[in-house]
Amino acid sequence: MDNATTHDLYQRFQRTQRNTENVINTAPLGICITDPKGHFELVNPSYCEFYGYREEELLGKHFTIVVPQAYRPTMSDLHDLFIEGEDNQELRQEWEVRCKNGEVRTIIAEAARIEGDDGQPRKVTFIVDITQRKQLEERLKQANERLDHIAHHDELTGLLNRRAGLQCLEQELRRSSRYGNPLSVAMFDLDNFKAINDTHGHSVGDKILEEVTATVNQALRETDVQIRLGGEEFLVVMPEVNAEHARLAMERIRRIVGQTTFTEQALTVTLSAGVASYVETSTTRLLDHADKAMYQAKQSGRNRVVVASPM
Ligand SMILES: Nc1nc2c(ncn2[C@@H]2O[C@H](COP(=O)(O)OP(=O)(O)OP(=O)(O)O)[C@@H](O)[C@H]2O)c(=O)[nH]1
Repeated sequence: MDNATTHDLYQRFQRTQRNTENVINTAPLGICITDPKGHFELVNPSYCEFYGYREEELLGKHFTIVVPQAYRPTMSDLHDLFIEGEDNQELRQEWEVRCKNGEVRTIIAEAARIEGDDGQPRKVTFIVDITQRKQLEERLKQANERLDHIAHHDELTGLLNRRAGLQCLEQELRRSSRYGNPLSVAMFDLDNFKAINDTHGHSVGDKILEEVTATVNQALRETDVQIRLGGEEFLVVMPEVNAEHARLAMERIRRIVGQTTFTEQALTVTLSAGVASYVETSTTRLLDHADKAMYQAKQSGRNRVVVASPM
């Protein structure tokens, strides 16, 4: 090879090397190369900027400097496995990382194994910051959960609303019918509630509804579900409970509510309830029976529990 050709080749090699360096230095994604032991051999400006370190603060350091403490042993093991493994590509994955200022951010990382000029493997990792996207996703998830909650719950009492409550009852009915288990419902309504509103105002009425339902919830079993059917009318679904036990439960609740004082004015309130137990898989019929029994409770003087006659 004459001198001119060698010079030409050398220039071409230098140009290629400059191009490669330029690409790495201007890449909008973070790039790092780690040696077989996990020490940084190269970090590009995007990588340094993202983590808030200067290049010289990273070179030679173990890569776990940017990994939250809790994940360091795992990440270190994964690095070793990749270096020693067969696969040349590491799957794209999401990770939490730690910047110099302690901020934890989320990245997507993808890696490849390359051979260094000493013949030893190296890991080259490409990272993209997805912190903002993650935060947006989290906010969207929370907003959806809030919307979902609003759609299924009554705002004042926090109980299941009519639609969600009846869906729940239907499910429980199907379960009872499949396994042949008993199921009871109790419909209850506060007595002379209009008078409370008229005397003390609607907002005191609201407060009573809130406090009464909280009292009822406390007195119920964990498996029972209290539903606001509308206004001052409520339903309690009692899975696996027969009519007699439902009556006893409702009697207990009626007594507790009657003996409790509500709001700052220490007001008292009573309730009338109708209990019905499941015989066939029709929510409408079950509710109809509970409603009739509740009406009887009102008719026979209020502040009492009436069990519907068997369907
Ligand atoms: N404060 C308040 N009042 C409500 C709410 N929903 C319904 N009400 C009131 O509850 C009262 C129900 O009145 P009525 O249906 O006449 O029944 P009642 O006065 O409780 O009489 P009985 O049920 O026959 O014992 C009405 O005054 C409604 O305005 C609510 O969300 N907040």
